[in-house]
Amino acid sequence: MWERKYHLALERMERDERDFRLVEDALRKLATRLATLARGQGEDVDRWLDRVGEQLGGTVAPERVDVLLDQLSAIVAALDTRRDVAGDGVDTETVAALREDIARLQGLLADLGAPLRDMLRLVADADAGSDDGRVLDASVSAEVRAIGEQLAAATDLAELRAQVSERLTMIDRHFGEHREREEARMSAYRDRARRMRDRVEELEVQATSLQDSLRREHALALTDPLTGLPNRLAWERRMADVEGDIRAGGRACIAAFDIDHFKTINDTFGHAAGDAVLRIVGGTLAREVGEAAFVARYGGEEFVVAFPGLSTDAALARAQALCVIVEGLAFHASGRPVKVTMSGGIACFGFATESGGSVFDRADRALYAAKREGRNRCVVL
Ligand SMILES: Nc1nc2c(ncn2[C@@H]2O[C@H](COP(=O)(O)OP(=O)(O)OP(=O)(O)O)[C@@H](O)[C@H]2O)c(=O)[nH]1
Repeated sequence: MWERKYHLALERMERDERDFRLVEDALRKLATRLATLARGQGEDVDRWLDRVGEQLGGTVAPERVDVLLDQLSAIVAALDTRRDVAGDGVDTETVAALREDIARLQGLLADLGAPLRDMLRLVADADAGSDDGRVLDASVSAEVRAIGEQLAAATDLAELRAQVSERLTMIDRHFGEHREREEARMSAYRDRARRMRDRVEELEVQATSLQDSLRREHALALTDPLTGLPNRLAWERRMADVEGDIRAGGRACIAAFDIDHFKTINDTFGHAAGDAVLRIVGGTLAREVGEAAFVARYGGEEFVVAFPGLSTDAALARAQALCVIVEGLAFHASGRPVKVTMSGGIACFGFATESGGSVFDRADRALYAAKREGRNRCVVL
């Protein structure tokens, strides 16, 4: 919308410039003055005056203004000659004054040309979208109008030239001020863009740190703080994956381990010693099964291991080996050796749609069977 509006203003100003109606008026005044003085000074002069008169009778095309001024100069030159020959022509002073007026008018045309062109270029470059553009438009239009009025009313070309030059200086100042305001506006825009960019960067940093802390929170929510092993929630999530593998035709077994007589350890050596036992047993299980299986602290002194891809026999063998390793760990508390063993219950997925919970229940029952059977052993169900 602004562009269209500015385009219209530009077209209007171009029309103003092209018309040169005001220059045309000055030209007419000069021609009338010349006709008054020169008519009757010879047929050729009268013919030229008629021709100039005809051209000035209607609207004068801008490109004709120079030609007309040349014609007027030619008439003046002819009058001068006539005076020399006949001695009764127009007097020397009048001819000189006419010559001077023509020269001034030509000078005025030249003066007007360059600033008006510059003005139009600046108008085209000015920001059509701003209110400031509208203010500039109004100021320049007012100055151009004032030039017109002064040209129309002028009788003395020297004074007219001074006034036009003053107006052009005003127009130049309007553009200068407009340019300064535009620069200030652009600098304000740049500042704002920079502030926004800084803010976006700040938000990105905040978002990243928020993501990091969420990731940390998430990891914490799935980790047992005492042993650093995955907790029961993590186990249940892993079970969902294992169930998927089973439905896809895979196989897997679960082993549930429970430290034997753990209450006695706590009661005899203290809770801190019990914690140390939990940490060491948990770490040992994780290290021994490595990447091939998944270990979690299910709760209390109970650990669970998922053995993906193992047959029941292989899982039982792995579970028994783990019990032997734990039994072999050398624990000491208050300078005394502490015997630590664990029992295991093993159960394997029996069919494709069996749930992890159901297999875990069987493993748990097998664990209690192992406890009942004397502990420090593994039972399969
Ligand atoms: N130190 C410590 N003790 C815990 C923790 N969680 C549970 N316990 C203790 O573990 C003990 C478990 O005792 P019980 O369930 O009676 O089992 P147990 O003594 O291991 O006997 P069996 O399982 O039958 O061999 C309880 O005394 C709990 O207080 C823990 O995080 N740290």
